[in-house]
Amino acid sequence: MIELINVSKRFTTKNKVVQALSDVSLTVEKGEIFGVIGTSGAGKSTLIRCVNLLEKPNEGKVIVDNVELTKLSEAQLTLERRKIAMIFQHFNLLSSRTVFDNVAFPLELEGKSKSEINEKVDSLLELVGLKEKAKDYPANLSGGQKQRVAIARALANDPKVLLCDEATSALDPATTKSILQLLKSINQKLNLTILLITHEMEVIKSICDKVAVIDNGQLAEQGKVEQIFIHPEKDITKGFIQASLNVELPSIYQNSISNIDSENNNPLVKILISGNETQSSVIINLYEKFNVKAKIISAQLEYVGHLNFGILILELQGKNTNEALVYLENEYVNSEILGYVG
Ligand SMILES: Nc1ncnc2c1ncn2[C@@H]1O[C@H](COP(=O)(O)OP(=O)(O)OP(=O)(O)O)[C@@H](O)[C@H]1O
Repeated sequence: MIELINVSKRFTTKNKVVQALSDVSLTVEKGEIFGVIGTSGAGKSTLIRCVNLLEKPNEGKVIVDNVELTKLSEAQLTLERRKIAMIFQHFNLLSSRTVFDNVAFPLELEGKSKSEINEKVDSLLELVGLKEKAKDYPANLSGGQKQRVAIARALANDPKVLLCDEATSALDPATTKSILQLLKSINQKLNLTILLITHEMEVIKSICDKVAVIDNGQLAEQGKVEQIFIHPEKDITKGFIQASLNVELPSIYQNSISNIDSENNNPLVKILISGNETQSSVIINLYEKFNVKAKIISAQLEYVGHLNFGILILELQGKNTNEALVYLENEYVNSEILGYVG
């Protein structure tokens, strides 16, 4: 449904040239939710704006619904853009219009009749759960309600593709969850293809089928969400996964931890485990292979599909802890010695 082929984009300002995207290629299949994750300045906004040619790539092709947008005239592009809706972090509603009139706006531009508009807006407000707010103005809505209006408005012209530009970044966690659920249900009900950008792995984990990690204008890795969570290859991806797991050292350990590696001290090790039987059985493995007892100090395990991944902080006890640490280093996605406790 969406294809970016070798897309590059440079911005030239007075005193420098910024390479915002370098040779980016990705394919989003029909009906898929595809997330692009990256840190600030990585090129996410530029990438999503290249899909509807709000930014024109310097090189490469952009194809949406089998039409090569990068070849079209402005007039042809205006027509094709109707298939591509977009929602934004700050909602971009028209403050002087009611909720109903905001959603009606794109239909008015299309010259639809009053009765068609009424029917369509009613059904869209029903879909996003805001029927009772039809006559309210944006200023009187919560952030989550504003985003629901923006979603209803985006769907007014029955787009094939919905682009979400950090759509939940201005929302609190509970509201984020409800908006993500709404996007997922719209994706399923309407078979709508969604491309979203985010800086939060939580967003990717909760609704995306596929993910691409963007770093410094280049795609570092991409694939199915389970595959990337279970076998992250690049450090930047591992960092995003770790950041989505909140495992802290309990305060009693924070007070007693040191960097003194002596016979009487036990290492505290933090490991990122991912989805296979052997890794989940880490405690048995350490005992059977090295006669090392692993005490769980803190842990968080989560599921992506039917696979689990997570972080464990373990205190290793026994004579062969050094061998056990080498084993963890070699066998696990990421392992880190936090320090030693007596
Ligand atoms: N119009 C512009 N003119 C010049 N440089 C730009 C322009 N737009 C973006 N850039 C630069 O391109 C790079 C990528 O920016 P982009 O906004 O795509 O990143 P981002 O990942 O969306 O960041 P953020 O999460 O902070 O919004 C940055 O270095 C940015 O400063």
